Amino acid sequence: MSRTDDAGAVEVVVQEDLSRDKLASIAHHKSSKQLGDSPDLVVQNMEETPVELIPAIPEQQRLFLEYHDVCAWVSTSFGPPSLLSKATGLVTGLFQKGSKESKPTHRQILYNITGCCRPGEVLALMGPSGSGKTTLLTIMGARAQSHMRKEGDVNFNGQALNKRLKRQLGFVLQDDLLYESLTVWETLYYAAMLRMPREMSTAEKKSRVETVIKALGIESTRNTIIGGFFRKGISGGERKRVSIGHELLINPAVLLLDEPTSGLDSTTAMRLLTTLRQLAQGGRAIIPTIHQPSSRLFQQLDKLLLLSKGHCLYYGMSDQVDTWFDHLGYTLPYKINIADFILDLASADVTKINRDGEQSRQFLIKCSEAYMQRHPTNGFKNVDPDLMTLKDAADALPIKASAGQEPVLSVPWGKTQTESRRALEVIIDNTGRGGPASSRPSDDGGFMQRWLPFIPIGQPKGPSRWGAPYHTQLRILFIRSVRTRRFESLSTQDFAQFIVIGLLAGCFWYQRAKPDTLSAAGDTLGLLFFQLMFMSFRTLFVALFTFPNEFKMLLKERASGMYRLSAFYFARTASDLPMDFAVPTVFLLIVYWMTGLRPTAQAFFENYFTVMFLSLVAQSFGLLLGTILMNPKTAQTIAAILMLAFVLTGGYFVRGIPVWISWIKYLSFVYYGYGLLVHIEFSRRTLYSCLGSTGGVGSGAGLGSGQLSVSNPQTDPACTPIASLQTALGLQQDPNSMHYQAINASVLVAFLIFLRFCVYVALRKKTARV
Ligand SMILES: Nc1ncnc2c1ncn2[C@@H]1O[C@H](COP(=O)(O)OP(=O)(O)OP(=O)(O)O)[C@@H](O)[C@H]1O
Repeated sequence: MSRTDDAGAVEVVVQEDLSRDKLASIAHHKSSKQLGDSPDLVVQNMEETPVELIPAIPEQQRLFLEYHDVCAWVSTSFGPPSLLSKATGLVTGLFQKGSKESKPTHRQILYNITGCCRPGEVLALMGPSGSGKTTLLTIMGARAQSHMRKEGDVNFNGQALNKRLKRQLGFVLQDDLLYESLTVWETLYYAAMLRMPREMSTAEKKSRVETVIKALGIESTRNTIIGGFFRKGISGGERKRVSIGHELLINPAVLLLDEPTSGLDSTTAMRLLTTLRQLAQGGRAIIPTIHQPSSRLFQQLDKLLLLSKGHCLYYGMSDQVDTWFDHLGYTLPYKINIADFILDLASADVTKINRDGEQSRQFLIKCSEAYMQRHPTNGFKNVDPDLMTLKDAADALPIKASAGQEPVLSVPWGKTQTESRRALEVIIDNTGRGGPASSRPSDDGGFMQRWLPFIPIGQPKGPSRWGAPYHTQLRILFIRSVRTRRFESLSTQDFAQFIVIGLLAGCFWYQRAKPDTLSAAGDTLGLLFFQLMFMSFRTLFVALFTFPNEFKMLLKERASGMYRLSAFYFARTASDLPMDFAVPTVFLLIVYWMTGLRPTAQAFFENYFTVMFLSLVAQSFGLLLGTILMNPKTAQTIAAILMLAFVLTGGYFVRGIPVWISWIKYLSFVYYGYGLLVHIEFSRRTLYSCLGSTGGVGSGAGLGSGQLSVSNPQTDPACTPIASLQTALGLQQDPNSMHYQAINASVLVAFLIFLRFCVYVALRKKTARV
């Protein structure tokens, strides 16, 4: 009898009454394993996950993934290539000019990797750290870094990956990129609404979400937030499952997963891989990279591609890998896990009498690459005469001395296709077999012949490239964006910060803006400038982080064709509005009424909307800097310099700026904003200069220094009305001039539109490789 407990833990079940035959059939099932020599013990690895709830891929939509001669190079210099290094690279090819010994500018990290994955198969990419698994996977999924040099073909049913095919491809990244503040259900629901075909109703999409949640066994966490470093949420294994679920929503025909089992305990990893196995049985091609599988996990794989420093060390059926190495003279030692052994081989840690570890590795690479010339699609299935002949041929070739050497067959960038082949053909020729790949009969089991008629090549009309229509994308992204910030913007700290600063300002300027005296007006100018500065600075510096924080997510989602960039952009920036207006409103209300600014509804609303509008302009500056630099630290430094320049030229601190530099003020939104606020507060208002006040023409800071208590300056004989407000207050613009105000308002609107447009263009450029 077999059982699994509620938590789904592994349970060893004693099968007392079962015959050996029955046990053999249980053990045959890939999700169970007989324990050692005892026929009575069977580890029931998995509770049956109801993956079959997810519809199988219809035969016409299954995808056969092939990759041929995939090579990749990375720059040996730090970071992506500069324009200069690109230009130099063009001129000199691979080598820099000038140095005595030419220095390679690129390092090859993948060498002519060839193979395929059929629907229904699990092809694992294995290899030691740095062997090129992730690179190969990202090339298969068209997600490789843009500055990486690549060669070779990756085909899906014979077609290169296009945007439509991309929608049938699921890609699970190594670090699960999910919104930390969303719950599991929200995460999957928004993804479903954006990714699933528009022809499906919302109810159907919700039902798919439920199915995926059930299939992946994460029902108990459906209302738990994903969580992150600061806020605990679901566990690592559950996160991984949510990431896979995110991709399963679209029921992909090909699922690529980067290290899906890393960081998981062996039971959870096993359970996950069993789920993948079951998914493969539904007609999907599944390609995970796996670091260090346990022997049980290894048994779940159909095919294996073993990489060693970018070379193929083995490609073929996973259960034949020990046979392969055995025939090449590297027999699996007794009681050693096969996965550990082959990783040791790939890491050049296995020595033989006549070869050290590195020589062994090179020998095995030669054999594998020679064999692959003959069997590029299937790789190794079972022992054939070729293998022994190739082995003898490879044995006869000279092998470079020991460890630390450049890998054998390392061919500089641009020469692989010819020279690497030539090196291999030496072996092929020696065996008297082989020939160009194209002239060889296909060994894909006739798959292509069978399925090619169904492949939708050149079909005039198909489903839309985007799952959801534009307005739905906008709506869902808007709601999601608001939800993802629910812990940030409406947090108690934010409210507290605005309330405390508002109260402080209210106390400092308490009813100071009320009197119509010159000295009070001086203080009021300071208050208006403070109001403007506080709001603008805050929004600008917060905005620096907006796109850099979400950039990885944006790249990931755009790569899977979830939505249009413009939909994301509009929704994301619009979602800031309610948040950015709600909290500061409290601040403005407190400050306005405590300080005694002009007590009319019109003045209040004008002041309110001007400050808010200025915040939006400042925010646009922040968004632009953040998007262009994508590095909040650098952006902060530049923003501080810019803001300082804008503030100093804004018209409050420095009045007599030298002409040669005074043009900066025309770039400063602070200058126009300050002009508007002063107009709102002082236009058509008579101010009085009262005896005893030291206020007068001069700096804004000095205006309020001489305080004279005057109850009513209009009737007080010590007070005389001011003829020119502009002169008396030392303003750069006449607050009574409607002409200036029209210019201020128009320039600010133009600033906003222009900056927002620039942000969009910058964002598009940054995500252009998607
Ligand atoms: N952008 C890059 N710049 C420089 N080197 C790179 C870059 N990307 C990959 N590499 C190098 O390419 C090699 C293969 O990297 P890759 O990430 O594919 O290995 P991996 O097998 O997935 O390793 P791991 O299992 O540790 O994730 C490594 O030596 C790595 O340092």
